[in-house]
Amino acid sequence: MKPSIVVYKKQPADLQQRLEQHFAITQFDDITEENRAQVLDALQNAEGLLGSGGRVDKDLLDHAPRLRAVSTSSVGYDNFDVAELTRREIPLMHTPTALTDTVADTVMALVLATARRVVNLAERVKAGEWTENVGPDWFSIDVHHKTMGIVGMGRIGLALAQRAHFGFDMPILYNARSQHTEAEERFGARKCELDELLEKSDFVCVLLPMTQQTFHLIGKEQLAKMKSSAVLVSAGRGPVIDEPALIEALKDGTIYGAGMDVFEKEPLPKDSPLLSLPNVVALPHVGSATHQTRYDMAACAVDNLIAALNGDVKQFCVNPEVLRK
Ligand SMILES: NC(=O)C1=CN([C@@H]2O[C@H](COP(=O)(O)OP(=O)(O)OC[C@H]3O[C@@H](n4cnc5c(N)ncnc54)[C@H](OP(=O)(O)O)[C@@H]3O)[C@@H](O)[C@H]2O)C=CC1
Ligand SMILES: O=CC(=O)O
Repeated sequence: MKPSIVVYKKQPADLQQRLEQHFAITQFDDITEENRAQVLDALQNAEGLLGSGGRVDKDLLDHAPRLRAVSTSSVGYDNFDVAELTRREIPLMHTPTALTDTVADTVMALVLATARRVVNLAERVKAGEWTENVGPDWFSIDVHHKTMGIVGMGRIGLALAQRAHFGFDMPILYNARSQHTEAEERFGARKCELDELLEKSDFVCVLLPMTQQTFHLIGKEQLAKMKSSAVLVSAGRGPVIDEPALIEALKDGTIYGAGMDVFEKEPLPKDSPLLSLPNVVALPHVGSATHQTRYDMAACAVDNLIAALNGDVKQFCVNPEVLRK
């Protein structure tokens, strides 16, 4: 008999077929408050769980006594209770390499769009405001040769450093827990304390995972250290930035602007003050959302689940200590 799995994300047709060759599938589009009872019911029998986005907590795991592997179609895993999975000796698999370049492209797009006011100016053109040669009211700030500050020099940080160095000839400062020699040797990046990075960077790109240590790492005090001409780009996880503090900093000119792909609450509420600020470019958490990359992530997640349920994990395990037991 094929092992039973619960899938809570719609799969491309060929990947769905691949899953069906290996498993008996109970399919959901997501895990929501509305369907949680049905998901919990399906989990009673499930040996595998595949999806992304929904919260996988202790209560959910308590309803999955036969679960042997979990696979997420994302690199971030802050919505999973990793400690609880590890205690139960369940490997959690993720998709770290498939999306790196696409997310770095998105971050660079936010840098350019915010600095050069691409969205704001395009909206003014569409509104019929371009009636004569433009003056300073339409001007923006340069990106090339300015200092790029990267908070979180992981896979995406490194890919951003590559773009900033070769594409825009930018000096690069970075902050991370460890030293990243590849970024230093290939892209001339220099490691520094967060305060120095905030004070000296023209663009502060925050690419951190959401953890207890990173929650609200960038708040009022940190924003006050930034140049008034600087741009903050947030593309790691929303709660890393204290959003009310950022809104104040954007309103009172503490910083020039913000490019954001992630928010404290997603989807961003319609009444968020961020939506009415002309110096904000807001994207709907689409860092990795190209057709190709989302397919590659889904394929990686399917491969990961098959490998994990076959006891054949070679890479991409968040809690590899469970494999050694
Ligand atoms: N907007 C989007 O659509 C997407 C967002 N993401 C988010 O981006 C995050 C980063 O992805 P990725 O680059 O692949 O991850 P990595 O794990 O490769 O990089 C994370 C980086 O964060 C650093 N870091 C972690 N905690 C701290 C801390 N307390 N202080 C300073 N630095 C810290 C790490 O430092 P060190 O190297 O020293 O360990 C590392 O450099 C993901 O966790 C996810 O949340 C990812 C994909 C898409
Ligand atoms: O936010 C997206 C991810 O893959 O993590």
